[in-house]
Amino acid sequence: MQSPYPIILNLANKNVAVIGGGKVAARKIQKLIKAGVKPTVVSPLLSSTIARENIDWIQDKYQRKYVENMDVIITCTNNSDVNDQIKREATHFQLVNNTSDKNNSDFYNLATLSSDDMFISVSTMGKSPSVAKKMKNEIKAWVSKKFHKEFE
Ligand SMILES: C[C@@]1(CC(=O)O)c2cc3[nH]c(cc4nc(cc5[nH]c(cc(n2)[C@H]1CCC(=O)O)[C@@](C)(CC(=O)O)[C@@H]5CCC(=O)O)C(CC(=O)O)=C4CCC(=O)O)c(CCC(=O)O)c3CC(=O)O
Ligand SMILES: NC(=O)C1=CN([C@@H]2O[C@H](COP(=O)(O)OP(=O)(O)OC[C@H]3O[C@@H](n4cnc5c(N)ncnc54)[C@H](O)[C@@H]3O)[C@@H](O)[C@H]2O)C=CC1
Repeated sequence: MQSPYPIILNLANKNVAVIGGGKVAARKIQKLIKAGVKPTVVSPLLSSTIARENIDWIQDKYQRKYVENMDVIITCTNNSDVNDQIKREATHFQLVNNTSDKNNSDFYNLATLSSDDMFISVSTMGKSPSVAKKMKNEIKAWVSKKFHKEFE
């Protein structure tokens, strides 16, 4: 069976684009900001939960020209045809996370617990994000108690 290659990515000096500005985008953007990234967000609308000062907002629908110099692209529109188009138009050198199609992504996001000296993550290989979240919370309770750890 093919298994994924596990890594921790340092994105601080990379160009990252998020396409779409809704609920899912807000969650991805929050994690990117914590990772030291100022993402470029391409979306006609932006959720009020997204801090404008921490992003570069291109208030428009996706067009290939907006993402040409991006290293990483996260597609979060509510139109799966557009998400597929973004993936299709990406070059071989761009890593794309298509959040609406687990079979058409270069990488997935993980359920995570982080502190200044520990990083724990759970993945269900794209199969069940809600199980990943639940498991993360159970691990959190156990590790917090056993190792007296505080997680964000
Ligand atoms: C494949 C993957 C791709 C990717 O995003 O990279 C993916 C895909 C999809 N998620 C869906 C649903 C939801 N996902 C969440 C939440 C999280 N999703 C995350 C990861 C991943 N989600 C990747 C694989 C993870 C793995 O391998 O286990 C987490 C872990 C990490 C993060 O996003 O930061 C984060 C929990 C963070 C935390 O709190 O710990 C919630 C909300 C909730 O549970 O609170 C809902 C319910 C929404 C609702 O119903 O309201 C749907 C169905 C869409 C639909 O049909 O509507 C798809 C599409 C599909 O399955 O194809
Ligand atoms: N991976 C994950 O964790 C999850 C993924 N999903 C997937 O993510 C998609 C988005 O979900 P939500 O954020 O809840 O939707 P939403 O409706 O809150 O937001 C959609 C956003 O996409 C923007 N948009 C629409 N067309 C666009 C275009 N052509 N170019 C740029 N931006 C465009 C809209 O302006 C809006 O900001 C869902 O369709 C679903 O497939 C849903 C739940 C969880």
